[in-house]
Amino acid sequence: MTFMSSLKQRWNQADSLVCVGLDPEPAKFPAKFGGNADAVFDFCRDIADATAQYACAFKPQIAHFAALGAEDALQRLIAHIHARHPGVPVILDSKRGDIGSTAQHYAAEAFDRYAADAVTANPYLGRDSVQPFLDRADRGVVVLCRTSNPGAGDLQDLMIDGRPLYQHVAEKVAREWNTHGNCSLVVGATWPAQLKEVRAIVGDDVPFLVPGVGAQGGDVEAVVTNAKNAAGTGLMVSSSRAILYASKGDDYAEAAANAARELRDQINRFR
Ligand SMILES: O=c1ccn([C@@H]2O[C@H](COP(=O)(O)O)[C@@H](O)[C@H]2O)c(=O)[nH]1
Repeated sequence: MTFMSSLKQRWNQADSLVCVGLDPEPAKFPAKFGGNADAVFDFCRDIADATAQYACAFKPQIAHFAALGAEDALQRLIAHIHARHPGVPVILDSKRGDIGSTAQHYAAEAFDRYAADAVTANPYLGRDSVQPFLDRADRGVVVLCRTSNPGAGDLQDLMIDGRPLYQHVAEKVAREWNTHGNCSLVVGATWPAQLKEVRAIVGDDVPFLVPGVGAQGGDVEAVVTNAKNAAGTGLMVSSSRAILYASKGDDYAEAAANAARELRDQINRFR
């Protein structure tokens, strides 16, 4: 099954637009993980198992693993999700982009080494830098468009031919790069007006990965009303810290499940 068909099936079967972010930070883990050499894997596995029923996707962020030398834990975590929660796609958030010959290795890293269903990609180097990802028609390519961070507008809002750069990215991805129908866009929850503009540009068939609710303070109602498609789907609303670290006690997994369920229900009120 392709990334897009898994995602659509998951939106409907789980009735959820929640993407659970997996960003391990051992200093925030519950005390019971102290002294556990495999804490990164064990913690993320527990969170994935507790939240899977409320998730349309999982999104591990690669730097959180690589900085700890825990690439092996990331590989095993994705394998665990595929085995225990088949049908829930995994988006590797690595924001890759480089000259084509190197980008091929980034595509192999995401799709062959880690077996991710989709990857985030940086469009700054142009189409040839993203082509090795686009060519994997069964996998998703989630292109940065209007990111959630405070400095997003420094470059993404620069006006070119009368329109901000992020609108050119949206247009190019939807009209030119999406030949296999495997493209999505990152548009931050912290920018509701831009979410609406980008949806108007790309239409209903390009899903958005929307980070920025929870710890970054994005407004769920504004996200959903501005960015949903005609079917009331089209979104992967991503939350990491607010789910992962909902409790530092022994009830961490239950608290994460409650946070994911509450986010799902909040989103569904506005669909
Ligand atoms: O524009 C972007 C693109 C990616 N991210 C990533 O999403 C999560 C957000 O974590 P929270 O704890 O829910 O704030 C994190 O992995 C970022 O690297 C983003 O925030 N904004």
